[in-house]
Amino acid sequence: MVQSSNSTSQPLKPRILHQAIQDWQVREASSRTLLTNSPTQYAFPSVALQIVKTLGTFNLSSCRIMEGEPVNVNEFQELARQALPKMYYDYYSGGAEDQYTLKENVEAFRRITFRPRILVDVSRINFSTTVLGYKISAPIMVAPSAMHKLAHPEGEIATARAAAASNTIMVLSTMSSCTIEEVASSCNAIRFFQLYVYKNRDVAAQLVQRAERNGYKAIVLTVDVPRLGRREADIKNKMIVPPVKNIEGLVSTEVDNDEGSILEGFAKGALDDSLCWRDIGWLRSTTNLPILIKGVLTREDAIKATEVGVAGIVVSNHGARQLDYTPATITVLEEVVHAVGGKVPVFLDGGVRRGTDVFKALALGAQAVLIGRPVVYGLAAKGEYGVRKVIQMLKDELELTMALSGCPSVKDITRSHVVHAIGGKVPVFLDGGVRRGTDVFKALALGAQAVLIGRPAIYGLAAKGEYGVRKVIQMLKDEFELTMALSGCPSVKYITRSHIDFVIRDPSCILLTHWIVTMPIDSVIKDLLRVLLTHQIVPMLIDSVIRDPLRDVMHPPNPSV
Ligand SMILES: Cc1cc2nc3c(=O)[nH]c(=O)nc-3n(C[C@H](O)[C@H](O)[C@H](O)COP(=O)(O)O)c2cc1C
Ligand SMILES: CCCCCCC(=O)C(=O)O
Repeated sequence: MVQSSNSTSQPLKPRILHQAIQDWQVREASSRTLLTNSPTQYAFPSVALQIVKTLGTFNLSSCRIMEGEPVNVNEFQELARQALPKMYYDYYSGGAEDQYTLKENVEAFRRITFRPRILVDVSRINFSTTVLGYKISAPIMVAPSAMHKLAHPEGEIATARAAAASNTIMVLSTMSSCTIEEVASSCNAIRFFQLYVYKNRDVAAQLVQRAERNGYKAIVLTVDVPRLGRREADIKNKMIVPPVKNIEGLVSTEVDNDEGSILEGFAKGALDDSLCWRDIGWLRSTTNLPILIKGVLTREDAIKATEVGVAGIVVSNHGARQLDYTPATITVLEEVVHAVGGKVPVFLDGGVRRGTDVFKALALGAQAVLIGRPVVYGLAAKGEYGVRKVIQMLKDELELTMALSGCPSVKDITRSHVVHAIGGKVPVFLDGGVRRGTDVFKALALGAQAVLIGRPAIYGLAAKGEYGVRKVIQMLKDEFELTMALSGCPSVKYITRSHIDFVIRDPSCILLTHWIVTMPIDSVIKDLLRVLLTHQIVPMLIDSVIRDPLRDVMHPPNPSV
């Protein structure tokens, strides 16, 4: 209840204020969709202002309320939460299982820092770019997301209009609450169509042909949903399947089982979980449109994708809604970019919430990014205007980031503008068996920050004193430099896991390690085995310390070379 009658002589306690403001928020939220999309819609009402003034010292940051307009994309999430029924908000915001990846998608961006350049003329910033030959105002596109009418009565039409006004590309979901045709005729946005392949393959073919007929410019095949991920909020809420007009009459949305997430039940019954690489050929036979593949996270799949002739790759973990504990997309972008080797453009989505994030993705090799949840939150909070605002905020932040980094155009953004702390939060070092510059390179590629040299330093010292040690270090440095040059890595930051191919030839050596340490065998054989094992096990060990899975299984052999 808003206690507007309180006077300055009787200040409200912060808790009561909080409640008062929340009550106001609830009332505001319930009437919001009836309001026009006016930018002033969130003006603080006088009664609430009066209360705030009454308690001048009260720290407003502890309230989940925005005074006036949101100032960044993240603030739209809270507005969406206020605007939406819990079931829908949970559906939009949630991730799979422990939501580890959900958090990581955002957090991983924070582990990337900048190496800005100074004294560059940044009086004119141009962040326009092209995607499949289509010019867009900024490398920021609208990701496909389902059922926009749950967020706003105008649904995808409002989103498409915002994309058109922002001069960018919208990817329309198969699970759209407006039809392909309705969206096409609503505005002149450049549209791609995202495809889910249903068990009845004819449906996919029909959808693709409808998209082609209606001027969509590409098909984005989503490949990470053979089944729906386990989204526990949806299970608790028994998330429904609302009318999905785009597939009306094509796929039944009736689900027998009303246990858990109904949406999950629908996906299980409807989606074709036998879809595989050879089906790309079939899909190509249904359309002349270029096909992009969305949901790639490894270089292996990136290579396959280029082999089957896709026109582009979207590095995506589906906004962390599918397989939990997949890596944050930004952490695997470079791996994919290297694997693709410039044959097709690589895009990224997942956790992009700032213009700085867009810049980081471009620096790591993405041609553009796609935005998922922020668009839906903008739509829920303020309809078409909200989506436009979200895109504009990201553009403004990107422009500022480019200016402050000394990059007047997207082409100026390079790998050397960012520092990417690959892997863990603490540095990992390696020693044991490092005898060549190539070994140093391999250790760094597997995640070590640096290596330590033992015996070679002693031998150098024994042979030639200080000069000998200096020589040993210099030799390793020279070899390391040559390795970097021959591997295309001008600085250590360029050295990635994808620069080496690491094959464990004989898995039995894992057992042998234990065996050597524990069995009383002839020391000559023992030493011989150690030499062999040092070269196979040590690199594997460092990989495992960083990635963890084998840490307790293996004991490092005591290198005796
Ligand atoms: C509510 C919601 C619905 C989604 N629906 C689809 C969809 O229909 N098709 C699809 O390929 N991806 C879908 N996605 C995944 C997005 O395209 C995108 O990969 C993801 O949202 C990007 O992460 P972000 O939300 O952190 O920006 C959906 C994501 C959300 C949040
Ligand atoms: C066709 C199965 C339902 C998909 C729901 C949309 C989606 O991708 C999501 O992440 O949610």
